Amino acid sequence: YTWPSPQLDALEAARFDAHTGVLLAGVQPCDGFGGLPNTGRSNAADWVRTAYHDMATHNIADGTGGLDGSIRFEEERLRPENPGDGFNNTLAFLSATSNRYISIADSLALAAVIAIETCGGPEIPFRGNRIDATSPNSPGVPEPQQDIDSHIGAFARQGFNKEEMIGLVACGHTFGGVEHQTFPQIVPEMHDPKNKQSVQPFDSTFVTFDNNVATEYMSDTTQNPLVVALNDTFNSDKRIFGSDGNVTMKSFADSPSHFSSTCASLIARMIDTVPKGVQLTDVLEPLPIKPADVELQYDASRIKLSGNVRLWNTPEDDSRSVRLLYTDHLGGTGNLSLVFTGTFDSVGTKYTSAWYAFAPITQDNPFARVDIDPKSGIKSMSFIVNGKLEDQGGVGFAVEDRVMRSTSSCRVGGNISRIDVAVRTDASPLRVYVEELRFVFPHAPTIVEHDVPRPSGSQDQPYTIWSLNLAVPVEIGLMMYHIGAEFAGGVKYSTTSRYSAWASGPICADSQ
Ligand code: HEM
Repeated sequence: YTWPSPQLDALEAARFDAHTGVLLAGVQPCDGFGGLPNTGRSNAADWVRTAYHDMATHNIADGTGGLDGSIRFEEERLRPENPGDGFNNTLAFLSATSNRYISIADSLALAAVIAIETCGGPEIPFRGNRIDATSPNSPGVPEPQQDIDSHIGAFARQGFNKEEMIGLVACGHTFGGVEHQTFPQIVPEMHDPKNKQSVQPFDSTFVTFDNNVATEYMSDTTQNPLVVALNDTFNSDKRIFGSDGNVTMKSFADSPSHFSSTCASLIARMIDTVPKGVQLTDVLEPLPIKPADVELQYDASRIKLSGNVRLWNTPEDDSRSVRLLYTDHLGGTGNLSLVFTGTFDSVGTKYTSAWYAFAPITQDNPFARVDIDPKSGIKSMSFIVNGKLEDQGGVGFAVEDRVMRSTSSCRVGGNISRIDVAVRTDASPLRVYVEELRFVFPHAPTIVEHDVPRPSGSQDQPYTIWSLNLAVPVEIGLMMYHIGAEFAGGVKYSTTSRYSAWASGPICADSQ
């Protein structure tokens, strides 16, 4: 795809620049769980299980249910088929990952992908644009005490045949285990200070993706509580794994790479099982050269540009030169040398990317911004890496400078904030508005628009300031917003940058 595309840019970043979000930190290390050591639990296992339970309501016949974040509704989450607190734990991460471009359902799919990829598993194709359900789905998650026919039936309803059922269960049950508190009938209390929540793991490497779930099962050394439970009623893995005469499990035990590639495609199908009518994006591929965090701010009659660029799958190299070239509205150009800021690993540690900032942070330039003359503005960027022009095949990287936040925005007094928007005078928008983000856990944020009144008076400057006073909710103390504008022909634009206004703190210099 061509940059900028706000939703794809955000999904691509969440997936390939996972170091910028909360998901990667949640599975580093892979036995991480709420910052507490020795629980026996892991976020990675919770996320993979939550993704399956959310998807497992799917009905292939009528297209209802699927991976749509419906597990966030208490009515669904508290059903007997969804026991345990792992879903709540997962939702805390999802709500911190979701934004106006990324649904809770996309965050859940991504959480499973990042957990598996970071903890030893294969690369999983990831698509975006899942839509969050607005109400709970019908029940349909399999439970361990059910018989094999009902499991085969449940997976068939979800769109998976018997072999695929065996595969999906084995791929999931390479992580985590069964917890005493949730299933006291299956797992006793262990009184083990290294396993405080008494979790009996499915295999000996329960925070790592590997085929031990199969090798230990085939060699009869398994401690999988759903295979060796004293009460055979609960041995669902035993019935499932054996349901084709162990053919599938043997193939997994014989070949780690077969297990890994089978899981990559089954997990991809699992997370792509969505309600009818949802149109997923193509599989996201990393952009080779990607601008990030690009932001324009209007500051005392100047435009300040900041941002970064990522060179995908590129190691650190002190001798590399990266330059930014930009064009303005009057046919002029500018260019500057970018500053190396670091490398980050992605997709486990399969890829490394090198990052460069548009401007160095110095005492004189603490926010690392580059000055742009408002008369000529900025239209498009390209990059020159070791002399080679990178401009998306000639189209460049377009920059929108018609509407931006002005740094004169400030708190007027009390909880009233003044939001100043700099609008390029010749752009003549039909409407300018503040897009207030409202967060209600555990849902994705919603947007409430507040029109910014058109200023009266002379408009002879390249930019005109439009202002709106808004009440910041005192209970939260903070309002987050984007700025939107509508132009002729129904064209809409929103800043990808998200801003904050506070209900307390310093107030506007001119209202003191
Ligand atoms: C017939 C199908 C299945 C049954 C009956 C089943 C049953 C169970 C049970 C009883 C637990 C223990 C939960 C707890 O103690 O909190 C569990 C955990 C888990 N399941 Fe399944 N499961 C099934 C399929 C799957 C599938 C298809 C996946 C994913 C692809 C999956 C992923 C997990 C994971 C990762 C855990 C560990 C959770 C943790 O340790 O926090 N399960 N499963």
